[in-house]
Amino acid sequence: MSSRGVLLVNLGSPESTEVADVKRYLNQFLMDPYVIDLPWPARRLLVSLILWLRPKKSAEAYASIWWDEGSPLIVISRRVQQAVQAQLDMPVELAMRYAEPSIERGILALARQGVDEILFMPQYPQHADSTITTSVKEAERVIQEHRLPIRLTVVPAFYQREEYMDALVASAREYFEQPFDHLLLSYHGLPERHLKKADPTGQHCLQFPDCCERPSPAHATCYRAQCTAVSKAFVKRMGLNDDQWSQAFQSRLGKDKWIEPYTDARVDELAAQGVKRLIVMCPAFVADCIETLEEIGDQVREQFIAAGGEELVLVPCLNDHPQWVEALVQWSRTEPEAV
Ligand SMILES: C=CC1=C(C)c2cc3[nH]c(cc4nc(cc5[nH]c(cc1n2)c(C)c5CCC(=O)O)C(CCC(=O)O)=C4C)c(C)c3C=C
Ligand SMILES: [Fe+2]
Ligand SMILES: [Fe+2]
Repeated sequence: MSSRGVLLVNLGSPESTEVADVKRYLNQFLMDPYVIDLPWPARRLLVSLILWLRPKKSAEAYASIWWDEGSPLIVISRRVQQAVQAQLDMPVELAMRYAEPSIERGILALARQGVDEILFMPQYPQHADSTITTSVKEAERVIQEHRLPIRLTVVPAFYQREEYMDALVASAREYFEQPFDHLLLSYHGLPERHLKKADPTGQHCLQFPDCCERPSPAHATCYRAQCTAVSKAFVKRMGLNDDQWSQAFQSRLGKDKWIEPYTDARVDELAAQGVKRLIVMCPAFVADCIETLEEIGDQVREQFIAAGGEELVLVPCLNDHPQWVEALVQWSRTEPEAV
């Protein structure tokens, strides 16, 4: 009988909030050709420029949200791993694409426990080459390099799965019990170029203003279409009308055009329209991290209040909500599909 192990995979955080650690982490992250998709010399030049300008500011941002136990993203992911492990009689490990615990460490730990199949679960509801593809490629590299007799079964982006949406609705419901003016679903952004590159048809993504509304095989790998699908499924489940919510994209880097609308611009518009009590959710992330806690919880909140808003309610990510843990347990037991 085959023996399965589970690897939960997320993005990663610096080791500490020291500028040198943040710099090392950003270097590994941004030199990944799936993240900054330029030829090596141009990538090296651009990343060196970013590393000259950004680490001090990033380190301060990390310091403002860091917990006694470490990076929120890592601490929460570890709690989820332990909660899933407690309900399964197969080994469950945690890995990060950048920094530690690495994918290599996670795979070798499972190999030592004698598994011959790894259920590889990237913790991303929506597909992006800069998150899922790069993690899978790294896992394949490790298995090949160590000549491990291990089969990789990849759980694809789970944006359409009932168990995910059930958990999202259950975790968010209490935040909708008070009156509010608007819900903003703010997703991590992506350069437009990445969206076009991931389109296997070569003629759908960003070719029409409403491309994400028109059914297409391209949506199997279209980050924006998958974000839109999550937004629509969520607001339907919550019974919201179309004028009660909108979707936007945060966290731009560099001068390229990223997918729109941008969260900061949308927040100003909403405040100008008289929105006083704004709920913000970030469904591209399953665990709270610098992007939710600092960018939305601090920067965007400050911006909204300065623009005339009164209260920004940030809904926590799924984190270790029991229904989310239950979804991961169920997929670990039943997931049949190899990708
Ligand atoms: C949720 C999916 C994510 C996508 C898609 C994504 C693409 C992407 N990100 C950058 C640049 C940065 N992202 C940073 C942090 C960060 N990004 C994600 C997730 C996605 N990124 C997470 C979960 C985090 C948080 C990590 C943590 O430690 O909490 C950062 C670092 C933050 C900072 O320095 O301010 C950068 C930089 C690019 C360029 C990109 C696609 C091309
Ligand atoms: Fe990112
Ligand atoms: Fe699209």
